[in-house]
Amino acid sequence: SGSGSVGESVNYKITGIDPGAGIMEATERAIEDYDLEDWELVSGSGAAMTAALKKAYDKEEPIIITGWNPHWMFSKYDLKYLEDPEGSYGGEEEIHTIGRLGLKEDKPEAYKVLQQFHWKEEDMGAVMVDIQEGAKPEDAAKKWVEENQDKVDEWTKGVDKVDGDKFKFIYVSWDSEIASTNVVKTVLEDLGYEVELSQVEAGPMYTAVADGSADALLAGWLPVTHKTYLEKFGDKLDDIGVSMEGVKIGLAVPEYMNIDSIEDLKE
Ligand SMILES: C[SH](C)CC(=O)O
Repeated sequence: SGSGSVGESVNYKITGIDPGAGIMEATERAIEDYDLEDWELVSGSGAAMTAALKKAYDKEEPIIITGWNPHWMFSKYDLKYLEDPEGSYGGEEEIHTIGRLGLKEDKPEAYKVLQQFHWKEEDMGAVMVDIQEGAKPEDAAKKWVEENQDKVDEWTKGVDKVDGDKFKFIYVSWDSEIASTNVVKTVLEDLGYEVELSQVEAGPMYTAVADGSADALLAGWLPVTHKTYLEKFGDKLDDIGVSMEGVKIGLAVPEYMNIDSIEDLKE
């Protein structure tokens, strides 16, 4: 590694998120695929990663993060994905809604909402930005639902109200899933459900839907990001449908860094 290399500038560290996240497995794969033997992937959390990003960005210091869209950081900071010629991060991903077996029979109204739940990056982005600017997740969700009743009506078309039936979502504190889970919670509450949110790590999230202790998760990043979880639990899960297309994961850096590809980390 040459003097003043990008590796030296970041102490050969990639700043990641929670260890169970699929993007972390993909980054370990990238470290292998690109022979980044000196490099270390630092795990933490989504919040810790964005705090480290702000600290570096405000001082125009180098930083390499595990990034994904939709995420508010791409509108707050001038970031770019590093090209991934080896395809360690896969290509275009979709976010799937995944329910426990039996959910369709037990809670048909909620199930139909989950089947019809579908929105775009800019919809989720609006909620994420409000939260990032200080709104409580449930308040940002309520505001979005009020301002987008036409979209919500698509999700609840043909769905009867219920009277206090319980529903349990389980999720990981990824900014994208904090947004989606609070929005659909609001919609189910407006239909009469009593909705509980349980925040856990990625492994326990899939385990809970597979063992039936949670009703659904809205965080199924596929086909690559959560491939391992679907291989492990697939036959115990009901893939209810896709809530968003055109999402992606990868390594991201501030525009002010003059590298363009993961291959440039080798220098
Ligand atoms: C929302 S993050 C890309 C999901 C993950 O990496 O498992």
